Amino acid sequence: MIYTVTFNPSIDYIIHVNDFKPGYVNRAESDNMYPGGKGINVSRVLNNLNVKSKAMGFIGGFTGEYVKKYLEDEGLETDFIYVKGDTRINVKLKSTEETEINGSGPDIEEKDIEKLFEKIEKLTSEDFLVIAGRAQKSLPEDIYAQILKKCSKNGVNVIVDTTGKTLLCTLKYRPFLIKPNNHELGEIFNVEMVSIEKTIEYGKELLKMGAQNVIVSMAAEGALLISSEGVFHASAPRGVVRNSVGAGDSLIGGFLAKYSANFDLIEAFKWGAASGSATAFSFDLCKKEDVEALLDQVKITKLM
Ligand SMILES: Nc1ncnc2c1ncn2[C@@H]1O[C@H](COP(=O)(O)OP(=O)(O)O)[C@@H](O)[C@H]1O
Ligand SMILES: O=P(O)(O)OC[C@H]1O[C@](O)(COP(=O)(O)O)[C@@H](O)[C@@H]1O
Repeated sequence: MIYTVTFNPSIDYIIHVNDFKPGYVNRAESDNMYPGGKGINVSRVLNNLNVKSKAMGFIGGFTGEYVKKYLEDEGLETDFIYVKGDTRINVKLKSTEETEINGSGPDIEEKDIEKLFEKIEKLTSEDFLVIAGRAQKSLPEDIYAQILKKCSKNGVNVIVDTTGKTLLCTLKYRPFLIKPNNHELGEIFNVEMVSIEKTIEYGKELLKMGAQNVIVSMAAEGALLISSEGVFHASAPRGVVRNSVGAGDSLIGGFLAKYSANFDLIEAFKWGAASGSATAFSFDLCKKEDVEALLDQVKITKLM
């Protein structure tokens, strides 16, 4: 079974404004609300690809109820822990540029963390666990590492998608997959990812530090898979970008949908890349037919 954990879910409020002017009253051309948060997006993409998962994490208030109901109406299984305070609203402003303002989200108390740990301790080596997104500021930096430590005892395959020290702390527990984007990779090592060569060099560092597989996503430049099987590039199809929020989560969802079925790393990578692009070209997250339509346009090249 695949489980996703989102510490800080959201309602993603996506507003399209023609020619946005800061400091003025602007009128939206259109606006939409979707449940958000990285683990939740992974679960929604898996569901769109007809793969079951259970969405876990912390929700609160009327916004939390909205998220839960939306997911359940789509047919997803959820197992959230209720916390005090309201689930955050993240604003995604689409104009000539894409601007995002993500809320801070409710605090998580020690007793709530314990509830999550109890659930995670039941997982086994047959399970995949995706921990994705930024945990609330009040939580310790090693919060994901604490989960990885528990999972490593039971051989759970863990996918971590977060940034900075929170990510680095997990590496010694050998996560199955991590997926920084190229900017996040640069921030980790305090360097600019100016070329594919540099990206590979630093991606390989993360492998040395313990990750079993590293995917570095690079938006319209596609993605790199760095693993013990070699280094591979997935090209990105060209298309009209409608909303790239969740493209990275879709890459993970598409990857896991395939990998959990046949354990073929390269085919999974191809599905992941196609899913990322399919989401970038959609208003909401990708649907199965969108992904299938792009698959032939994703070329996988072995670089090393
Ligand atoms: N503009 C785009 N054109 C084509 N494919 C894209 C585009 N943006 C994202 N993708 C696809 O989605 C994947 C993840 O996107 P990316 O923006 O790198 O992730 P994140 O959302 O984590 O920053 C990319 O590796 C690529 O395959
Ligand atoms: O947990 P964070 O880092 O604040 O990010 C949350 C946001 O990331 C998203 O999951 C999108 O992530 P990506 O665009 O990186 O795939 C949104 O749905 C959500 O608003």
